[in-house]
Amino acid sequence: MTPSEPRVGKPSLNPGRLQKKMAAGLASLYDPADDPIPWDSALFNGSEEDVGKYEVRSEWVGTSQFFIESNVELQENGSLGSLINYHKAIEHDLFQSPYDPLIHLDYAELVNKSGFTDISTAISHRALILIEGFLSKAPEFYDQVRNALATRLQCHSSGPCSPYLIEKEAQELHLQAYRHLLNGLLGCACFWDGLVKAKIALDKWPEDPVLSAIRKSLKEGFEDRHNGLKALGPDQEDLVVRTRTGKIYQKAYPWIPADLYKRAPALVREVNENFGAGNCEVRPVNFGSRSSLSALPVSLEARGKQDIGPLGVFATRDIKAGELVMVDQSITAVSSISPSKFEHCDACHATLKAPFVPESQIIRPDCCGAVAYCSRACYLKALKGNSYHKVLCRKNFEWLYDCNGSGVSAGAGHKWQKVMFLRIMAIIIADRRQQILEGKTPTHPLKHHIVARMAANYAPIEKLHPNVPSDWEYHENIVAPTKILMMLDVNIFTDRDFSPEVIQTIYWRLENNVSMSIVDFSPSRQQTHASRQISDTSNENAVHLICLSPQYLFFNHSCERNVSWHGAISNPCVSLDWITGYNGQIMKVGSSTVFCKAIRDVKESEELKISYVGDPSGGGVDESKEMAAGRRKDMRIGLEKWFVGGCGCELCERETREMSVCGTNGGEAMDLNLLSKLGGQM
Ligand SMILES: C[S@@+](CC[C@H](N)C(=O)[O-])C[C@H]1O[C@@H](n2cnc3c(N)ncnc32)[C@H](O)[C@@H]1O
Repeated sequence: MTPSEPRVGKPSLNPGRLQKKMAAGLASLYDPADDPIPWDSALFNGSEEDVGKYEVRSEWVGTSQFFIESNVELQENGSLGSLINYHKAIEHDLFQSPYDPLIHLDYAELVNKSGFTDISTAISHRALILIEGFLSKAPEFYDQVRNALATRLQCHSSGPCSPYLIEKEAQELHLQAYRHLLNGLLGCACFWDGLVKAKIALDKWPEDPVLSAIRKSLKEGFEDRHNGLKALGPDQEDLVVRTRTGKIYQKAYPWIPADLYKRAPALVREVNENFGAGNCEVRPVNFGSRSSLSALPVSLEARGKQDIGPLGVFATRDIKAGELVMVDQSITAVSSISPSKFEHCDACHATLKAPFVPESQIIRPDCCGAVAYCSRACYLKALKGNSYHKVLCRKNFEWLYDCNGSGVSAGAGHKWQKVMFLRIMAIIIADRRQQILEGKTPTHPLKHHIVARMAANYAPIEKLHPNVPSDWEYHENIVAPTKILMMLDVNIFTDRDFSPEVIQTIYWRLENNVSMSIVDFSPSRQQTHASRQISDTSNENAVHLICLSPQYLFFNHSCERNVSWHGAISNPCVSLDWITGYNGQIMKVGSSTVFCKAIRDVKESEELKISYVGDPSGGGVDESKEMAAGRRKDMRIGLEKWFVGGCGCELCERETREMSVCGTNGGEAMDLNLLSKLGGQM
């Protein structure tokens, strides 16, 4: 914890209002019978009276690392029931009056108090959009916000005093919104972004003591982290990035219907239709020690409509070494290069440079001519019927590429998320529009087949402090997706299908499932080995692709992998067998297709596993033992992003045993929790 913890854990911006409402009991405000929002979360599947029967409801302790203890205390004091009730009441109020910024701010305050500071920041951001829209007389918000405020203040717009009263209320809410926003950023350990926003707020309200107090905490948090990271000695670029990045825990939001988080057997059956090269399929998996790494002896049917749990890929027959296991064309691939540069196909990301694609094959859509496709198949993927290009057409998203690709050493860093989010949203919105045209109910974004198949990397529910907090930034996680949705004509204030909780859940799923590839067409490129490409991120001609591949995403990791893979067709020097599909068709150079092959004989029912980190031994050609050991250590640290304590392979288990022996001897143990330290404590 940082020294600022107590101030972060117990901030109360307007304690009077919140506490009075909670103390008053909400039954008077809220009648569940006319609740338009179903409250059937299986995470909260009891009645309010059930609260308190459990020692700690860990799903309710929040996503912020700073609120856990105070929320445990709150539960021990028996306040969780009224907090949950109040949550329901505000959701109801938001449904009734979506343009009243006060209700958004009440909601932000409540979720902040519950420790879900990522969501409270997002709600405050939305409140700011409404308030600043009203104050600047933006046509899309002015009337809506004025009417909402006039109704609540019971002063009718025709009355003589009303414009003054309404303006005054908006001014007051403006200050409150900034306080909530800063408090949220503080809870997300997003000190840099918080300080930037604090400066803007203090320029407007220089005398405000609450803003000054929060800024002080932000500054202390920032300095603590900076000094702590500096002492660990990362390089300068990493230091800047890591100092600026916020950290929160990935958690399911307990007020979201549990069904939206479930992957049911029916989904697995759908995924398995035409899966891979016909020699493998997706099945439930049991993670654990080496001996227990096998498919669960549970049929899909036996699981009924329950969540199927973690999945993996299994051989459906004996597979020979060298046999193709999968050629997976991505749903979408994004890079730091805007498609408007016409360097790559906007659908598959294949290079459009000569001589790889003849000029005559390149298609630009008539509607805007703003992007290009490498083939008719890709063109149809984007434009056929109501497909996604129509949602994006003539909208300028160049701002997404500003400062893209800068970041940590893992290639494109995490700046890809907003670009990927844009494409995924365009696909979902296009499908929803089509469903509406056909008179159907539009599918919830979390149930859309692209998003529903992915699982986020949530820690077990009973774990109050998950091992590794995740990167989180105000611009990436809040500002950009909000702006994207608004530009795609989603009404984020009335459409709860696009709530901040839904957006963040999609971000977590993407983060856990995308793969990274590097494409480099510079003439000097002679490498042909996949693991070398992964590790070589230094070439400035290299393009870092982030791909979402619908089948490949089900592979689990093992340092004793039996399948090798390579991502995009990485450079012009690869041999033909790298780019040949199932029926002998040749994939386009630079396209985001992922190829997987067995690297040894595999028995029927054995799990097929890949390496997430290149050559898992850490060794490379011409590398000394020390260098290899160093690289192996980095890999174990890198793997902590997905799981902690090793993958279950013999090598990981041996290292873990040696580590505990070294630890007790006082020798130099491999510090496998380094990543948690970098993220969690700083
Ligand atoms: C790309 S997904 C793989 C598919 C995933 N298991 C699923 O159910 O959809 C990556 C996630 O799988 C899990 N995973 C992969 N390999 C693992 C291993 N060896 N041990 C434990 N968890 C693993 C981690 O939760 C990781 O975040």
